[in-house]
Amino acid sequence: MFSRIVRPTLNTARKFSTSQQNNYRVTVCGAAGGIGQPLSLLLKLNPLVTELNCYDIAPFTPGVACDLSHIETASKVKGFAGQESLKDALSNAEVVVIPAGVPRKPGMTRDDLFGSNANVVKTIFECATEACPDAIFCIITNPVNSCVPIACEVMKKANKLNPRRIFGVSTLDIVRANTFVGEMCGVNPKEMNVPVIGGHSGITIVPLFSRATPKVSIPKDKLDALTKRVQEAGTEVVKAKVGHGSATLSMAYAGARFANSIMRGLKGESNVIECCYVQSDVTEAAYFSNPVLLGKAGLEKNLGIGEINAYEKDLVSKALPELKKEIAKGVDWVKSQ
Ligand SMILES: NC(=O)C1=CN([C@@H]2O[C@H](COP(=O)(O)OP(=O)(O)OC[C@H]3O[C@@H](n4cnc5c(N)ncnc54)[C@H](O)[C@@H]3O)[C@@H](O)[C@H]2O)C=CC1
Ligand SMILES: O=C([O-])CC(=O)C(=O)O
Repeated sequence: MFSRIVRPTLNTARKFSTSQQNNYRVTVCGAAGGIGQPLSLLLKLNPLVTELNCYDIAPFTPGVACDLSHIETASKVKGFAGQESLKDALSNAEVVVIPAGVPRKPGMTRDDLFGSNANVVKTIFECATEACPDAIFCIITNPVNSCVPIACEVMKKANKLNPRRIFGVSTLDIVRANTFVGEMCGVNPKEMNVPVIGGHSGITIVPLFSRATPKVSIPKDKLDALTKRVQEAGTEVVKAKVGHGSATLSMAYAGARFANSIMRGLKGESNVIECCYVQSDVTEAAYFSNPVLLGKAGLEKNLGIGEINAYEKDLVSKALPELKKEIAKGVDWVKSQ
C-alpha cells in the first residue's frame, strides 16, 4: 500500500517549472502604483505567467520586483525604473498590462485625467511599436474611452496597428455589476455574469441586467438606482478614499482576471468571453465595449450587443454621443502631435 503513494520530489518540482516555460511573458507598465503592485502580485501567482517585467517611472520599482521575486512561484520577476528602461521592459513581451498614470481626486471626471495620461499612453505605445508590436495590450489607464483610440492611432502611425490586440479593460464594471446585483438578489456574486457594454465613464457604462445569468428579476423601482450605482461606482470609491486615489484593489483583481482570460485565449482554450472596449463597427462609435471571444489572435470574434430591451436601448442611445466625443478627443490629439 505505502509503496503506491507518490511523494512530491525535486523531480516533480522541476517538471512544474519546465511546463511554465511555455507560458507568457507579461509586462506591467505602472507596476509600482496603487493598482500596479497588487496586480503584479496576482500575476506573480498566475501559473500562465512565465516572466513578469515590472516597469514604472518610480525609482523604487526594482524593490517592488525584488519583493515579488521572493514568492515561491516559478515565474521570473524583473524590475525596470525610469523611461530609459521602457524598451528593455517591453522587449519580447507577449502581454502588456497598463495601469500607468494619474488617478482621479474627488470632484474630477475621468476625462479630467486626459491632460496627464494621454502622454503616458502615447509614450508607452511609441516604444511598443519597436519593442513588442505583436503583443496584446490591456489598457487600464483613464480615460479608457480616449486612451484606447490614442494607442490605436499611435500604432497606426507606425504602420503596426492590429486592433485585435489592443483592449480597454472595462472588467471592473462587470465585476461591480455582478457584485451589486448578486447582493440585491441573494445570489453568490461569483455565480453572476452581467454583461456591461458601451465605454468606461459615467453614462457610457451600460449594464445589461436583462441578460444577466443566472436570470434575475430586478424590481422596476430599483433598476434606475442599480444602473446608476454601476455607472458611478468609480466615483463612490474616489469619494470614500477622500483624496487618496481611486479603485486599486478591485481594479487589480479585475485586471488580473482580464489578463488571465487573454492568456487562456492565447493558449487555445475555447469559449473565453469577456466584455472589453475595442475598435468596433457594432455601433456608430468607432470603439465600443461588448462581449468578445478571446483566442490566439487576441480578439477572435466580436459577439456584438445581442438582444437588449427598450430600457437598455435608451441607455445606449444616451451613451453614444458622449462616447463618440471622448473617442474623437483621443484620435484628434494624436493627429495634432
Ligand atoms: N480601467 C479601469 O477600470 C480603472 C482605471 N484606473 C486608472 O488606472 C490608472 C492608475 O491608477 P492608480 O494605480 O490608482 O494610480 P497610482 O498613482 O497609484 O499609480 C500609477 C503609477 O503609474 C506610474 N506612472 C506615471 N506615469 C508613468 C509613465 N509615464 N510611465 C510609467 N509609469 C508611470 C506612477 O509612477 C505610479 O506608480 C489611473 O489612470 C486610474 O484612473 C483606475 C481604476 C479602474
Ligand atoms: O473612477 C475612477 O477614476 C477609476 C475607475 O475608472 C473606476 O474605478 O472605475
